[in-house]
Amino acid sequence: GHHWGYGKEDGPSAWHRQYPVAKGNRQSPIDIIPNEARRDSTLGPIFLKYDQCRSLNIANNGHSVVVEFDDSDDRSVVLGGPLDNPYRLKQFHFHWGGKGCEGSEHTVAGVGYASELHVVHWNAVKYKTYNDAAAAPDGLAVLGIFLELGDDHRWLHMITDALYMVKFKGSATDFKGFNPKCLLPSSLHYWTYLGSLTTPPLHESVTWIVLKEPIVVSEKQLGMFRMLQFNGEEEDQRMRMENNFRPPQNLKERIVRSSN
Ligand SMILES: COc1ccc2c(ccc[n+]2C(=O)c2ccc(S(N)(=O)=O)cc2)c1
Ligand SMILES: [Zn+2]
Repeated sequence: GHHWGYGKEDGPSAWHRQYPVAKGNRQSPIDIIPNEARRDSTLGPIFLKYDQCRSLNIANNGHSVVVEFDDSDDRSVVLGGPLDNPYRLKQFHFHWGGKGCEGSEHTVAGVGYASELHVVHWNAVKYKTYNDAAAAPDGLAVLGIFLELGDDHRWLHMITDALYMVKFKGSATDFKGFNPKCLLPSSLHYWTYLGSLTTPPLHESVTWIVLKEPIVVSEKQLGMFRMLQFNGEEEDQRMRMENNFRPPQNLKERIVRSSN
C-alpha cells in the first residue's frame, strides 16, 4: 500500500493517518532541555557488553542504512542505568540531514546535530521475539548517539566503505566483524526517558538512553550516506536518502532524567 516516508506527502506530519499513535503520550524524539532534566542519584551507569557481538549484514531498508546482529543469545547486551534487565543488541542505524542542515532526531535545548546513531536492543528476558518486544511498553532500549561535524571518524570508514553495496532500497550485503563499541564517545553519561520508535509503526515501546557526548565525523564521511537512495534500483524516481529524521514531539507528562 501507500508507504510512509520523509517527503511532503508521506512524511512525519502525515504518519498519524495510518499510525494514530503518532499523537500519543510517549512519542519520540523530543527536545531535551538539560536544565530541566532531573538528576537522579538512583540512576547508575549503563554497561555495554559488546565484546562477543556478531554483526551479520548491512542493508538499505528504504528509510535508513541498518547493520543487523545475531541476537539468538545474550552474547551482546546493554544493562544497568534505567533498565531492569539486560536488553539484547539487535541492530543499529542512522538518521541524517541534507548538506549543511541538521539531521538528528533528538535536539538539545533546541539545537540539532548533523546526524544521530540509534543502537537498538530488545528485552529477550520478558519477550520471545523482537517484534513482540517492539510492541511492548518495556520492550526496547535504544541508545542514541549524536554525530557532530569535524575531523574524520577513524572507524566510520568501515561503514561508509560498504554503502556503495547498499545504494538502493532492498539491497543488503554481508557485514561481519563490526563492533559498535568503536562508534561510542568517551563518556557514557546520558539522559533517559520513556518514548517510542521514531518511525512507523511508532510503537511506544522504547526506553531511550541518549548519550550527552557526541562523536565527531567529517562532512565528507556524512556526505557518503547521501549517496544512498530511498528508492529501489528498479524505480524510475531517484530519491537521495537524506533528511530521514522525525522532528521533536510533545513531551506531554514526561520527565527526562539525567545520569550523574
Ligand atoms: C511490525 O513491527 C515492526 C516493529 C519494528 C519495526 C518495524 C518496521 C521498521 C522498523 N522497526 C523497528 O524495529 C524500529 C523502528 C524505529 C527505531 S528508532 N528510529 O530507533 O526509534 C528502531 C527500530 C515493524
Ligand atoms: Zn532510529
